[in-house]
Amino acid sequence: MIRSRFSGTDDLEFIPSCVYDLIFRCHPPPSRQPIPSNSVPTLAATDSGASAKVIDGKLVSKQVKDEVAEEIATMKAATGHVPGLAVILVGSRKDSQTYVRNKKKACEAVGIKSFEVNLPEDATEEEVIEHISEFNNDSSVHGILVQLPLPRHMNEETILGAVNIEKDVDGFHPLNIGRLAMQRRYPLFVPCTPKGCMELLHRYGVEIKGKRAVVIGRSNIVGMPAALLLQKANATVSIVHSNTKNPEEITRQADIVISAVGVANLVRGSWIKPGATVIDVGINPVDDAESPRGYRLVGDVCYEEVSKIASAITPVPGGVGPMTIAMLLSNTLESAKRAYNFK
Ligand SMILES: Nc1nc(=O)c2c([nH]1)NC[C@@H]1CN(c3ccc(C(=O)N[C@@H](CCC(=O)O)C(=O)O)cc3)C=[N+]21
Repeated sequence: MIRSRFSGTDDLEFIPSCVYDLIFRCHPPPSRQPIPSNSVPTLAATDSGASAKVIDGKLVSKQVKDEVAEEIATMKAATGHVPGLAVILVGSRKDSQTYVRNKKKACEAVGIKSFEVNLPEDATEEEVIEHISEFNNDSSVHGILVQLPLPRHMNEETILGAVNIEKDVDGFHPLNIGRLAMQRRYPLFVPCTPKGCMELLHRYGVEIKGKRAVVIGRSNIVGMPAALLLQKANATVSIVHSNTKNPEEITRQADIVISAVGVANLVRGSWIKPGATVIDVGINPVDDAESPRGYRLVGDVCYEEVSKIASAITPVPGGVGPMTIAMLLSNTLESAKRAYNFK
């Protein structure tokens, strides 16, 4: 049933995605099939007394990647084309290089052709935009990703705004972000990390409609779009940020918490309502002499405490991180499907 456009509610679930596509040329809402229960591992109580179910991003990302690979094979057989993703990296940050390498590997694994441009730290904005324009005009490229953060001397908005919105698989173009914020509209692409969070909630059958959600952090790439997506899915959403007076008290009211601030162990057990679902986007390196890299990654959430109180929680690593890459592949496939009019 299609709701009246004047009903005042914005319930994407009531509008079939194909109808949305027709009316708004938009990306369909994330798939909603729950994970078959036999493939969702439940965490047995451990010595530490943990009781929350682990939301396994690695497992779900593998499922998404398998689905993407299968669709790409079908598309290739039918059209002779495969999706292409171009990544532009400026500078030589170690973490950025690792992310870009991982994206390339993930592309290869599912059958996406990858293109890569590496520019020196002192490259100019014009040079970056020149490469973007080339990819904008290249019909074998369906997605363009400019790795963030950019060097300080560059204007992020100018550069992200140069990407053709039809190839904006990161969902960072101001027009895509604007559409995300509008009632009864949907962007061409939803940013990968918040989309990955929603996909985890959907596939684990976490009810969102009518629930209270708190997003910790208000960045353009995670916090803000995550809050908009939760609101679109009919949650009542609060955003907690660095100027919030009583973050703990507000967060404790939430049925769903998404934390994306980049502060290790910020969210303590006392912040969480018993039974809440907790999605931890933080990826914070902490020194660890015993780890081969000299550091290990921890989230924003104090896992040891919160896993005793929440009903479900994402681990770090192995939670949202792998989902970000899976959603990038999925967005790139969607873009190629649109380009070749392949349903
Ligand atoms: N234009 C742009 N788009 C992005 O999507 C983008 C970006 N810039 N800049 C940096 C952030 C960060 N990001 C991650 C992707 C995967 C993992 C990931 O797979 N993490 C693994 C761990 C990886 C490890 O062990 O080092 C995990 O959490 O299990 C993490 C972080 C994408 N980002």
